[in-house]
Amino acid sequence: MTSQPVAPDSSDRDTVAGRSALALRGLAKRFGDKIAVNGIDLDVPVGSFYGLVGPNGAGKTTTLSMATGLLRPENGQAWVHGVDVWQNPLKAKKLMGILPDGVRLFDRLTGEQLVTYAGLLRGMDREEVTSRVGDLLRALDLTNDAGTLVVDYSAGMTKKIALASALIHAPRLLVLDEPFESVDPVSAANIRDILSSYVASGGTVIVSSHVMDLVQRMCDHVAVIAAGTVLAAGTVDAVRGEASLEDRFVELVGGRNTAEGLAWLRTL
Ligand SMILES: Nc1ncnc2c1ncn2[C@@H]1O[C@H](COP(=O)(O)OP(=O)(O)OP(=O)(O)O)[C@@H](O)[C@H]1O
Repeated sequence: MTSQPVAPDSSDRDTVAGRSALALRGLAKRFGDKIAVNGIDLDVPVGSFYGLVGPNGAGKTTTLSMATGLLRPENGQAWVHGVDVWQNPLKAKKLMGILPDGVRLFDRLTGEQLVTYAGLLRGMDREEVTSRVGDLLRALDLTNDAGTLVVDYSAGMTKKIALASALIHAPRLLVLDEPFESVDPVSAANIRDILSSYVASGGTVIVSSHVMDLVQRMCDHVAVIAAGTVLAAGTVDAVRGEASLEDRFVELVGGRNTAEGLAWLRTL
């Protein structure tokens, strides 16, 4: 590991971590010789719509997995609303709804059964679960497919049913890894509306995405991650300055390649 994460002192924990929906300090992870996440600090304010952007392999999924209790960090700490995710996982997980990347669902259940199961697992009573499942399936345009096995869902439908499962217990923090991937434009607009009103009513959303335009329009905060470190973080306006978020991203991350080496690909 090239940099040692700084352990947060108690005053930090009591102030920043307590005020943030998600606070990360010195989060780090290696896979063999590969440093995937290299000591990340991040503060996601309560009530923010926070975008996490970065090139392929930047460490976004690894960071979010460690932040949400899915992957044990090698170093560092994560707090959700002041609750230490790794010291107090049950309490922290109650506060979160998670849409992991490449999620493995119980896909031999129907969509309706899957979301119902998610609610019951969260300890909700069946009547409330049933009513919320109906609302969620309607909002995500899945009512007609409620009785279809999830294994027979398209990629976009699978994404939406996983999102419904993450929302059923009305978490305070939603962590969504690539929520719009494979989702059609109408469903994406519906999801954006759901997320925006969730944020307007006090919830916090963190989304990772490769679509800069979407992040610029939808999010109020953004962090740019590359090679396992945070290159810039803050309000979208502060990070992008006068430029578009996409231009700023390319400027920060670099790495634009010309197609000069691909002369053989030219057909004219
Ligand atoms: N289970 C694993 N075993 C080995 N290496 C891994 C593992 N998971 C991630 N990595 C490596 O860690 C680095 C960060 O991966 P990660 O999936 O976090 O990136 P990402 O920013 O989410 O990428 P993308 O935008 O392509 O989804 C990559 O170099 C990846 O190859």
